[in-house]
Amino acid sequence: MTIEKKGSVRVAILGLGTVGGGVYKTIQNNRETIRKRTGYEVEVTAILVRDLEKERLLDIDLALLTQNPEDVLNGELDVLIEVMGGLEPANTVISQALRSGRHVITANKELMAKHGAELLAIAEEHGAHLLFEASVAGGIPVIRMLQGYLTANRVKGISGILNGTCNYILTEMARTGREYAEILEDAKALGYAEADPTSDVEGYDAAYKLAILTNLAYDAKIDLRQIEREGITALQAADLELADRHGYAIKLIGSARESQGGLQLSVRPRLLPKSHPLANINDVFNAVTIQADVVGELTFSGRGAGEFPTASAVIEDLTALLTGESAIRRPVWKRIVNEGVYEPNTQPGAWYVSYCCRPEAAQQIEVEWLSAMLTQRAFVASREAVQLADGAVRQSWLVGGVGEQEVRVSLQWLYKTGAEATTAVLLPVEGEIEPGVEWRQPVSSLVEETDSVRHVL
Ligand SMILES: NC(=O)C1=CN([C@@H]2O[C@H](COP(=O)(O)OP(=O)(O)OC[C@H]3O[C@@H](n4cnc5c(N)ncnc54)[C@H](OP(=O)(O)O)[C@@H]3O)[C@@H](O)[C@H]2O)C=CC1
Ligand SMILES: N[C@@H](CC=O)C(=O)O
Repeated sequence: MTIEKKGSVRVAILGLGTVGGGVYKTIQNNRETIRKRTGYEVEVTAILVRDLEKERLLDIDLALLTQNPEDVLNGELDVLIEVMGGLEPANTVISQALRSGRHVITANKELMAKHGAELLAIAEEHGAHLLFEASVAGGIPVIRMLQGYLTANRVKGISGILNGTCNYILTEMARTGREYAEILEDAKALGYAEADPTSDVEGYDAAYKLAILTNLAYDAKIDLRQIEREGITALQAADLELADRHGYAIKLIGSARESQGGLQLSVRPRLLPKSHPLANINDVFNAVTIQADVVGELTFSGRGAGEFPTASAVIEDLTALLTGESAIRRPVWKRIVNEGVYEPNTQPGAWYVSYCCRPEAAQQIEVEWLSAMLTQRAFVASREAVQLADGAVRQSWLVGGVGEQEVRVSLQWLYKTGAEATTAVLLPVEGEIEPGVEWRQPVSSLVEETDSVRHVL
């Protein structure tokens, strides 16, 4: 369906929170620019909210607000903007709007990752468009790039920092030494985190975004269970400091790599050499690198969360509909690329391992654990340790030459020796590492003091 009345587009918004507020304000503030560039006056006809009594910190005609989705669907409507989140009622209302031929714009990554294939099929069947630029990487136009530009290229891989909340938290942990739970409160106040921030810090949000990018790039229908997923909650500020001393930054990386006829999909914290382009993407910024067969490597970066970066993506979807509806390629999400679920990687690689123990046990545990690793052909590239404010020692190693499974087995052994099992961390390290530490050398008792953290080794 095309927009009915030339020169005016009637828009309803589901949700008036961080993103909805940004969308409403942008429509008001940039009304003239949008009109000049598209030829359309944008008219907001209804806004769905959960709580009519809530104080709204924006200048708005309260008569537009409703709690009833039927008021929205049965009212004057050309384009529905869904920025309320969650699976229901979003899924039902969007399906109904598409079935009535209305175009829909959504920022809802969970919905797109779980039901995007069905919703896109409904849109196609009813001649409507479903656009979702804001669902991945906030203001970065990466969906447009995959959907509208890279049509002749074959994508070989995608990797990136896809969650603004986690990147903000990791950046602040490294910068200030504060722990993640405290910084998460700041991320919530800044409007970066999801309504349930577990989705951010446990890596679900990044996994939804990775699934959306992968589906677009490969015309695929990824089962979210195929994505190996690990969040940032096991990391301590000491890990960020230790990684820095090894010469690395820790980033939550979403990655889709072609492997053995399928795709290796993962979201997990990784150590990136400081020279790596993604190692220097900080704060709420996201970055996405796409490897394609003709163009090579493309990297995009920008603010990945927050009111206006996300509103920008939503409004750019709206203006795309107003200026070039017929030029928008309809994505097909059908191809099954992997059978079964993720298989753990057994290839030799490079790993960061850290755990906490009491200082008196540190040396013995290190020698015994390294002996166990070395019987499995591992080598040690570097080791660092810090003493924490409570007196415990966090020891860390970069080891190579073994697969992840072997390191995990050695960690099981380690737990039995008295290290605090809940504090062990095992992360992949990007790039090549080489033996650099003579493991038989005893742990030095040298202690450097800096502020509340004392450095051992
Ligand atoms: N925040 C960000 O930086 C980004 C968010 N997104 C996505 O955008 C969407 C919205 O996020 P955000 O703005 O942060 O969320 P908020 O929690 O700030 O806002 C949600 C809004 O939706 C309304 N709402 C929620 N559930 C219902 C319901 N069942 N019925 C009616 N109204 C409802 C709420 O109403 P009320 O005000 O009455 O409570 C509120 O206005 C989510 O899908 C999120 O994943 C995408 C990219 C970035
Ligand atoms: N909670 C998300 C918001 C944007 O998608 C994030 O932090 O990236």
